[in-house]
Amino acid sequence: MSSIAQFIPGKRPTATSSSAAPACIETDDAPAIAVENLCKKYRSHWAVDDASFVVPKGWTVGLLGGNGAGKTTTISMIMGLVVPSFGCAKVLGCDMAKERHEVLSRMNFESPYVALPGRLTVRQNLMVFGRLYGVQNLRARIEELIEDFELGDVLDRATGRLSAGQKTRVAVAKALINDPDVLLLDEPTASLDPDRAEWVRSRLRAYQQRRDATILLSSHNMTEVEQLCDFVVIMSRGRVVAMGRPRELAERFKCRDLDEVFIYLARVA
Ligand SMILES: Nc1ncnc2c1ncn2[C@@H]1O[C@H](COP(=O)(O)OP(=O)(O)OP(=O)(O)O)[C@@H](O)[C@H]1O
Repeated sequence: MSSIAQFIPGKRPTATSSSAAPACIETDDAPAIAVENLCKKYRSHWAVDDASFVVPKGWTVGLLGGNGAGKTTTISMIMGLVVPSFGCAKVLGCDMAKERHEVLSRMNFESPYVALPGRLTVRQNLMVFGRLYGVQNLRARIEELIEDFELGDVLDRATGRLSAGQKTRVAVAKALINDPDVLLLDEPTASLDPDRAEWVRSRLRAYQQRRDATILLSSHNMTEVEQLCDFVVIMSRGRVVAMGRPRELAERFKCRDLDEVFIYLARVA
């Protein structure tokens, strides 16, 4: 089984946080995200069971798997919202269960399971999150996002009253408000029509290229994954069952495309 680790050169420590005993150690060539033997147990059920993978800086990696495979739980632990039972998830060298405050300003996320405050208007939400992330020139940044995501029509409406697709667009705009180095996206186009989904993908691609950002995204849309992702990690029942570049995986499992790989692994893994 190939691993993303094979694409990563040796680590060279170059920068640390300012204290004498730094909490986070970020290295030049270290991955943006490192998931190490990550486990999450809910009662007697292992939602995530010894998952390990890395996401190199500047890569877009897809986290795939059937319903209940453990993708959202994994992303939630990488965000520092869920505490692992064992193992750890590191972002830019910081253990997210213990040191997430060190790195939160450099990352952001979009998840359908974390709703924006529904009573606030779209503009108010962008202002609140922009301030939370300490964004400089916030008004100008919000204007850029309004233009990029065509939010002018919904700007002064309560976020909770928007359609699912409109909420998704606002959530993706919010996820970019602080120009994050690391972006976590949980099914970012799930509620969008095909035209809007393609449109959001083009914006994510443009953002990734402009910032050389690192993106980890979960999706059930294999065409989307093939278009956006350099590499994919496939989970089943909490475990990582395959990793590779989309084309390599198709060849390895003698499938025509990632859709077929997904279906094959869902049945045998
Ligand atoms: N808070 C929780 N309490 C108990 N069980 C949970 C909790 N969150 C998730 N689970 C269970 O953990 C497993 C993994 O769930 P998770 O949401 O991570 O899967 P997923 O891959 O994101 O699925 P989907 O594609 O359907 O969104 C599932 O069996 C789910 O029922």
